[in-house]
Amino acid sequence: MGTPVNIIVGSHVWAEDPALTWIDGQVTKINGQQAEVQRSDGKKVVTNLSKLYPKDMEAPAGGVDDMTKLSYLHEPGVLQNLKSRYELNEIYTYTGNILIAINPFQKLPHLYNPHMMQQYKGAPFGELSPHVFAVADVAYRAMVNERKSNSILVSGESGAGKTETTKMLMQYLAFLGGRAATEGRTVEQQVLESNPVLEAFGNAKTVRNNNSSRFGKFVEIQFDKQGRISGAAIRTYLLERSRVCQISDPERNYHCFYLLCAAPKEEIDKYKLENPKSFHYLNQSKCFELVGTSDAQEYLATRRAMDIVGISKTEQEAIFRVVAAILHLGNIDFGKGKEIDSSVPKDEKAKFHLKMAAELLMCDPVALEDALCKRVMITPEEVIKRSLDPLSAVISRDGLAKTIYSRLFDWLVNKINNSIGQDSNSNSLIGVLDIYGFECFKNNSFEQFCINFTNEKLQQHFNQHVFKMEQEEYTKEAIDWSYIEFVDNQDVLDLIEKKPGGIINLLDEACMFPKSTHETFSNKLYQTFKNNKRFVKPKLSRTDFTILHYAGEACNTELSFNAGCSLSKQTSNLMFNKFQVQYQSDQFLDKNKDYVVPEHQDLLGASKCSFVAGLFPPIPEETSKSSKFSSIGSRFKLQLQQLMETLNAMEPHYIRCVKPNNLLKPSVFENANIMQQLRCGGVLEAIRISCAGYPTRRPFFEFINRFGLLAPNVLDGNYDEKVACTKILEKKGLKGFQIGKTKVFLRAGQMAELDARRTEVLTTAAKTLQRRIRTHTARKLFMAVREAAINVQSFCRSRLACKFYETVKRQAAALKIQRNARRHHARTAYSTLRLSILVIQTGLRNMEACNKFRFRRQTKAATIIQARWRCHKASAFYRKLKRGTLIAQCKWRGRLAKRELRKLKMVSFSIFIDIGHVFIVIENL
Ligand SMILES: Nc1ncnc2c1ncn2[C@@H]1O[C@H](COP(=O)(O)OP(=O)(O)OP(=O)(O)O)[C@@H](O)[C@H]1O
Repeated sequence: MGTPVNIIVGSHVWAEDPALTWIDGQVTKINGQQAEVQRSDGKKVVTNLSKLYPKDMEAPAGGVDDMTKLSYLHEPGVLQNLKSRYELNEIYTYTGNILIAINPFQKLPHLYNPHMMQQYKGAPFGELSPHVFAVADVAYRAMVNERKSNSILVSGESGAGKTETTKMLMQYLAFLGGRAATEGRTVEQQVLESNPVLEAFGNAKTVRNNNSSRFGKFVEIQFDKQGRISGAAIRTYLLERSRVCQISDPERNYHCFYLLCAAPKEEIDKYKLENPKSFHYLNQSKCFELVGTSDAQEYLATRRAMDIVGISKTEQEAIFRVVAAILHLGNIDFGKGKEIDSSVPKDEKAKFHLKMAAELLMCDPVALEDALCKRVMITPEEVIKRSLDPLSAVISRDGLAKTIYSRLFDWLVNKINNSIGQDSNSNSLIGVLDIYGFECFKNNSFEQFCINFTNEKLQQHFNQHVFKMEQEEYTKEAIDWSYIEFVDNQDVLDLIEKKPGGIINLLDEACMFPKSTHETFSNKLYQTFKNNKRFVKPKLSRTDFTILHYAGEACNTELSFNAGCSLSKQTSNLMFNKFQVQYQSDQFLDKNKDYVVPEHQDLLGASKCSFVAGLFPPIPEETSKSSKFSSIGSRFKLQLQQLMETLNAMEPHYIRCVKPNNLLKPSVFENANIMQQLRCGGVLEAIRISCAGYPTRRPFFEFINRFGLLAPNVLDGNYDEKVACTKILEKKGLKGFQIGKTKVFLRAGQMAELDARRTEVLTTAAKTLQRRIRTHTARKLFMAVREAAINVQSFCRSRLACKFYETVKRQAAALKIQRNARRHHARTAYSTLRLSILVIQTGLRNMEACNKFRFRRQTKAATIIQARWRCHKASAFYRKLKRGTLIAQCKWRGRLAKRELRKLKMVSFSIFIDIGHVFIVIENL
């Protein structure tokens, strides 16, 4: 938290660098107050210790989403954090309740799709990544829950992304508070579609932004009791009138001129238009087209948006007719007339454009020429017509063009407001302010003066909210708190707007004096403010003046807070750089005069076109007669006062848009440029205050109402509210809070902690309730279902029993039938079988008997045969035996004989053997 830290040899530090603003390095040597630092780019530098800042080596690589979480809260830490996040396309970062939005200069559709909107809807602030939707959601919830109007103030320099951010805010609010479409278009649709219409007529390409809003805008969205959008009002501030007639290269005039020149052919023919290059109001710059945008398509889109916001076709036709007339008006050149110091349209071309302008404005061309080239002077004696020289005629022509355009723009705003409609019953509003940031160019005129005045006002509002209100509140509540010194810009505001004696007042006085010139006005300023610390007369100029705007002086006091946070003098010094703007006063008087030349008023008031005549309504008698001088400056001052009153009655939320580079390119992070924007936007100071103070406070009653449920027993006793609050906080173990006279003051994060616990208790209670109710309902349902089930079951069972009985009865009957049938069948079969068996038996027995009979006969025959055979065999055997015996006897006798014979030689023996053989053969036979 920016506490003075001992830097020793080896410490990692941030050192100043002219190009990079800050560069990291390591201390290598310390000699008294001088430290030698080895920078990360390889260079070695010697610097004063007081110019070094400690580097948090443990900081997350991707940065932290809330700067108040940084361990070391100082410029380089903040810058590094933003840079690390930007490199990861994390363009949003919180600093307490303030949202810093760095322009990505590239489309990041994933950040804004409907899914994202759904995620942020109702999500507690800080739970999700920082986002513009989160801020809108907080504002919306606060409005719905507390019935208090809220405002979202979007600021930043030109091109920082204010308008885009505002559009996202409006889209998200339309998402939250949208209603079903009736009659074709809804209020939120009309609110959203008012943007392209206003952008076409109020935006232009400048060197700093291709789509720069040249007016301030405060959109007040009204909600009904249900939180639905019920109406809206758009207030615009200070349209840059001079752009209509004067542009510098490479800027463009208002988009609508180029859109009309790219319209379909029939319209171009109708309005006798040509290429933008042929119109004086457009060709002062060589830039006619916007890269990546088609004017023809934009023209059609604008016409569509006009339809949606409720501008009729006839009105649209009249609007573009007037735009075309302005272009023709710009081409009327003047030459010298016949009389001295008189002027006439220079040539045929000029006459053609004069005729066209008159035709389109539906007025008399001669009257138009007169209104441009002559002035009527009313003297007590007579009415004199004075001619204007060519130069004055050109000024008159440009004056007319500017007046017509600014009236047209005011008409559009009014029309949109009327068409969207106002909800007079609505007490809940969300205001979104998109207004130009501080401007400082090479040449700064009345417009820059007014713009910077607005920013001073807004800065004061911011200061009041963040600083003054803190202190006042702490004092009022007798909180133990040391005073913070902060840069109050009341002195700059006094210099500009104080009455009498402020610059605006002196300018009005100068405008009222016919003989005043910018020199006399400047001299008056020098005299009046010679001792003013905020006013400087530049040495080399006799008419310029310089104002030291907010952040022009450093806060030189040691700042310390009892809440445990202290800032060193060096830190606070660094927070405020000089922001001085040198103004050229030469056109201040002309630009401040809020008056329409009567000739112009009469001419266009008498137009045959009701639309044009409506832009120039007759001036009420009293006003024209009254000598009360009206100036742009005072009117703007009044408008700002009203805006501040509105804002003061609302709960503010801040979005600081930052432009990362002047090249309008993605991924380029210019350190010095960004640091300057953070300083001027008071972001660093707000971080300091937010961390040090008590960002959350609640009246006792409200606190008890909200958190009483965290300690219900505390409320049972007879404590007064203050004691009850203390007891609740002590019971929850919170430290560092303070109890004021009527309010509880909580440190950053404590409210979230209490809310988390409250949510816990409520969730538990809700769960118990839900459980009980669910049990009761479920039981009731169960009983009913059970009874019904029993009834159904008994019915079913009786039906089943009946059916079963029926079946059983049928089965029994079937069985009986089957039995009888089977018996019958069996009986019949048995009888048949028995009969058959008897037959078969009889047959068989018969057969057997027959067989037996036959067998006996066969046996007898066989016996006879056998007997005969055996007789035969025995007789054969007997015969054989008898013969064998005879043979054996013969053989024996032969052998004997043989032996006898052998002795008688061999012949008789062989005869004997042969005889034996013959016997054997015979025997075998
Ligand atoms: N969130 C974003 N996402 C993508 N592009 C963006 C975003 N914000 C801004 N831009 C780009 O930056 C350009 C300038 O933004 P924008 O017109 O909102 O700036 P501004 O602060 O309103 O400027 P001025 O004060 O001049 O009107 C836009 O045209 C768009 O291209």
